[in-house]
Amino acid sequence: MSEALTGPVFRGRRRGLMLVLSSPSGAGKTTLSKRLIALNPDLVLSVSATTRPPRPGEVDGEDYYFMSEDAFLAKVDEGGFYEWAKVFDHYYGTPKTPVEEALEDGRDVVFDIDWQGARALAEHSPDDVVRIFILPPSLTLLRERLTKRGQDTDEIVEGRMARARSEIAHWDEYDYVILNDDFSRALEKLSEILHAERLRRVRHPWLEGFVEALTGEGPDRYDN
Ligand SMILES: Nc1nc2c(ncn2[C@@H]2O[C@H](COP(=O)(O)OP(=O)(O)O)[C@@H](O)[C@H]2O)c(=O)[nH]1
Ligand SMILES: Nc1ncnc2c1ncn2[C@@H]1O[C@H](COP(=O)(O)OP(=O)(O)O)[C@@H](O)[C@H]1O
Repeated sequence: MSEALTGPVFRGRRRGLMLVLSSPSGAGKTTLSKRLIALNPDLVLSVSATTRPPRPGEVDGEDYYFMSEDAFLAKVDEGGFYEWAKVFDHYYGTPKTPVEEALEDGRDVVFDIDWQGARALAEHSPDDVVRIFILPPSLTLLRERLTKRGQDTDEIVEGRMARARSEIAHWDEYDYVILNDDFSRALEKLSEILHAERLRRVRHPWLEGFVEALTGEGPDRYDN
């Protein structure tokens, strides 16, 4: 299901963050992650590859890398994905290179992936992954959002609704849960999580040297 991941990522004196958003389809994770990135342009969105056809308005290379099944499976064989999974009868995967480059460059990365992808990333990089699950206020509103989004046929909307309960069943594998009722409030909570997670001690390995200097056990002065 998933490819081998690299170990913990150190970014100079700051340790990278992998912010993973999952939800049942239509709960708002794409809109929330795009707005979070608009507010924090230093964040990088991991653009997934998929074999599903593009929806109206979706741009290749921005929303997804749209691929044939043959091309996708060839990339799987090459070990080109961080993780990949089958969702709604289509393949979805996280291309490895752009994510590794962003993390090595010291940038935090946002992932819009399902519970299988979230689990794979968390298993391989437990200290770096922050998992956030987005819940809709009700299944009635979820269906309304999917219908209003106006990008899927009735049949596809039904398929997404049929899968909603099984996606929601994984809610307790996540570090945070946000109820996306009022959009601004949900975005505010997401920003608060990002900012607090960036402050965690483990993400600042430079602190060890700083504290040694502070307590007289290291060099006189430690420049962060
Ligand atoms: N594991 C995994 N899941 C993905 C990836 N990209 C997208 N998904 C998930 O696939 C599901 C379907 O995505 P999509 O067809 O765009 O519908 P959406 O849920 O309305 O955004 C969602 O749960 C996405 O989070 C990926 O690279 N890996
Ligand atoms: N809090 C909200 N209130 C009302 N509509 C919302 C809210 N959040 C998202 N939406 C709308 O719901 C639809 C589905 O959101 P989207 O981000 O595409 O969901 P997902 O990526 O989880 O499938 C979009 O049309 C979006 O504008």
